[in-house]
Parts: sequence; C-alpha cells; structure tokens
Amino acid sequence: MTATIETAWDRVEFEAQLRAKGKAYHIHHPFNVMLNTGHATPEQIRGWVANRFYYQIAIPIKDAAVMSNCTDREVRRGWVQRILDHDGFELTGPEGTVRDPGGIEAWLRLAEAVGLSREEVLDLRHVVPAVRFAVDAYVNFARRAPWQEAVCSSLTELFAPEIHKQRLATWPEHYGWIEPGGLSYFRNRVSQARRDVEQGLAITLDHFSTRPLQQRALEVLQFKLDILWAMNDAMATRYGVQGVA
Ligand SMILES: O=C(O)c1cc(C(=O)O)c2c(n1)C(=O)C(=O)c1cc(C(=O)O)[nH]c1-2
Repeated sequence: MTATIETAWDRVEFEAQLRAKGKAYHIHHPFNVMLNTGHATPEQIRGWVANRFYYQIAIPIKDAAVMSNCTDREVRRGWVQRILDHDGFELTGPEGTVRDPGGIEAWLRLAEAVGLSREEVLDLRHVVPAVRFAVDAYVNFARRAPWQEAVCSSLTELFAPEIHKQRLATWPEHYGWIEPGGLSYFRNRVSQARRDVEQGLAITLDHFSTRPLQQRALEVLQFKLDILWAMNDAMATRYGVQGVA
C-alpha cells in the first residue's frame, strides 16, 4: 500500500474550509434560536445574560494567556487591543483624557437593562457549573496550546457579527421591556469582531500551511465551537427551551 501525502489547500480553499464550520455555530442552537426568535421569557433572557457574563470576563484573561505565549511582537501589538476592548481604558494626553469603559461594563449595562442587579451578575451566583467548565476549558486551552492554535480558536468570531446583528434586529421588536441602551454591547462587537477576525485569520492562514496543520486548525476551531455549544446546552438544561421546532 502506498501512503498518500495530501497537498496543502491554498489560502482560498483553507479559508472556505474554516468558514464551512459555521454550520456548527451556536447561532443554530435551540436555546439561541429561542432567544433570537422572540420565544424566551424574561427569566430565560436574564439567565443567559448572567451566564454569558462568565464568558465575558474570561475573554481578556484568555487574551492575556495568548499574549503570554506569543513570541511575535507584531502579533502582541495587535492582540493587546482585545484586552482593551473588554477591560476598557483611560488614556491621558495633551488633548485631554480618552475613556472607554469597555465590553465588560457594556455587558453589565445589558444586565441592568434586562432587570438584573450588577451585584448578582458580578458575584456569579447564576453561573451554572457546566458553563463554568466550558469557559474554563477555553482559557486553559489558551494557556497551554501553542499561541497560533489559541489564535485559531478565536475564529468562531468569523460567525459572531451575524449573531450580534440578529439580536439587534429581533430583540427590540420581541422584548420591548428591555431598555434599548442595553443593547450597545452587540452594536460595538459587530465592528470589533470583524477587526479581530482579520487579524486572527491572517495568522491562521499563514501558520497552518501544510494539510496536517490545516486539519489541526479545523479541529481547534471545532473544539471552540463545541465550547459555545456546550454552554448553550447547559443553559437550556437549567432554564428550558420552548417555541422552537
Ligand atoms: O455573542 C456571541 O455569540 C459571541 C460569540 C463569540 C465567539 O464566537 O466566540 C464571541 C463573542 N460573542 C464576543 O462578544 C466576544 O467578545 C468574543 C471574543 C471571542 C474570542 O474567542 O476571543 N469570542 C467572542
């Protein structure tokens, strides 16, 4: 028997293979479909917001882990923006002070807009064990994996602008009781996710340059898709799902 050595996909085909993974994105999970088609109760929306907060606070820790393993100064220079996006910043120069409270603060505003207190979100009392496990698995992967794999695992963001746009399009209509200012997080993320993806995709297309490496990249992306899916499974178990075929 002769072993066949498969040639690497070109960049266009490799990107298409990565994008094809979108069919397993949590946008298709019944719990998310319920949220975005107007079938969720206020308790289910509050449950989702309080649980997702654990993901929000993990993201900058995950990004700091990526940077701590990254030996490429150019990559770190770009990647640090992600930490500022979530944690916020305050910069003082001759022109005055520029402040951005950041994505975690925007998520807390979302929490208040859906009727949760900051305190009950910050103390993580609503976070279900399997959501915590899934999110921690993402952070631990970023700590231990080669930094290029950790970069690749962020590429679920390829599919994120669509899910944020879906919320912006459907929530005001279905959930008039949510204070509209609370949805700013989703608005901000549409452009931030596109910029993140540009950087993450360029690194991934460059680094995973043989067929075995490209297959590995697809596995890594699947691992991250599974994390998001598992979070939704856990929330569906705790809060229930209805109104979805
Ligand atoms: O609301 C969502 O469905 C969703 C999904 C994802 C994602 O695909 O990982 C992210 C976000 N939101 C998000 O807001 C965000 O800042 C973010 C960062 C990352 C990452 O892996 O570095 N994913 C996501």
